[in-house]
Amino acid sequence: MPSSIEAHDLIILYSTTDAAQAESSYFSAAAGVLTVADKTISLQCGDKIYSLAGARSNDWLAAFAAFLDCNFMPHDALVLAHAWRTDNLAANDAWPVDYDSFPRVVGLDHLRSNTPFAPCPWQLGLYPVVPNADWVERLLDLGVTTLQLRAKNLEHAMLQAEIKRAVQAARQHNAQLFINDHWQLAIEANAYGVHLGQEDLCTANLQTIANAGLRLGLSTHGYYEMLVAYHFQPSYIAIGAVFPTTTKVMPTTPQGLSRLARYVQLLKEKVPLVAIGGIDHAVLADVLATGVGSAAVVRAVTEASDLREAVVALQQGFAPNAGLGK
Ligand SMILES: Cc1ncc(COP(=O)(O)OP(=O)(O)O)c(N)n1
Ligand SMILES: Cc1ncsc1CCOP(=O)(O)O
Ligand SMILES: [Mg+2]
Repeated sequence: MPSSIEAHDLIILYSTTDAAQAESSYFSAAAGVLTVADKTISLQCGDKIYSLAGARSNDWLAAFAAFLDCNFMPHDALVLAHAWRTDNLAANDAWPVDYDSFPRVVGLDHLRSNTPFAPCPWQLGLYPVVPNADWVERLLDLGVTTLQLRAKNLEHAMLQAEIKRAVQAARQHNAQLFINDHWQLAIEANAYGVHLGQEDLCTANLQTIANAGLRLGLSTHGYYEMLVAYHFQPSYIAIGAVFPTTTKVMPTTPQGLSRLARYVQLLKEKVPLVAIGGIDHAVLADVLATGVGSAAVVRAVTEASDLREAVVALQQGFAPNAGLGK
């Protein structure tokens, strides 16, 4: 054991006995503590614990160092290290993309719904995320068919009324409306679906959402969260922020197009994917070139100087993909 621990140190303990004997100061002073057992690896960073299980190659630790060096968050670097396979080295591209080589996140089973979530289309296309029912109606009139009501800071009665109105309008236009955060009100209004963040997974009742027949979209910000999200078999997985955004303070730095392309390689055949964060008409073609089936946008519509023009241009950006199947 080292005599002194610095904030940037990563401590590696090679058994649960080591972990039990480790001084508690290690866990608070170090950047991270890895506890390596036969079948599982746990990473503790502050008060967060990330536990992964599954086969790994002998050089997983070197791979972990390399992925940290590529600036992945420690828990994402650990996922990639776990998925690293030496037999890929002969191939042109050794980056882990085979879902079967990826680890399992430990400790999620009790939160999972036994009923599958209703499916949604593989290509959701243009997906505006807007703050109120007025915006929903405006976009429906312009022919938008997938959208989200993301109303923040409304008191209960107002929120309930906005959701009800937006759901009714979407139904009249035969459109797919997701409600952000407020899953009980979404069920009450019989919305098409709900969109939840990772932090909602511990508090929302996924079984109730699935039983009510609503679709579920989940946010992710990297590999670890993608494994968590996919475990719940949602109707789609959103990945962001792809580019910098001023709409919301993000928990991670922007993912960029290369990472987005890797995420798509991993999950494309498994679940519909939505890219979000800093997307506008100028970058839409590059985003779609990664193979993602949908782009969610906020400012590209809410701050457009000419809304109709902006929506038409964005819709046309999807046109080459129209009609593509899974
Ligand atoms: C399509 C889509 N992707 C991601 C988000 C972000 O959702 P969440 O993590 O729940 O954060 P808030 O939107 O609640 O701030 C989203 N809304 N839509
Ligand atoms: C809600 C949300 N979740 C991830 S990025 C984002 C905001 C996207 O907004 P914009 O399209 O204006 O960058
Ligand atoms: Mg949310």
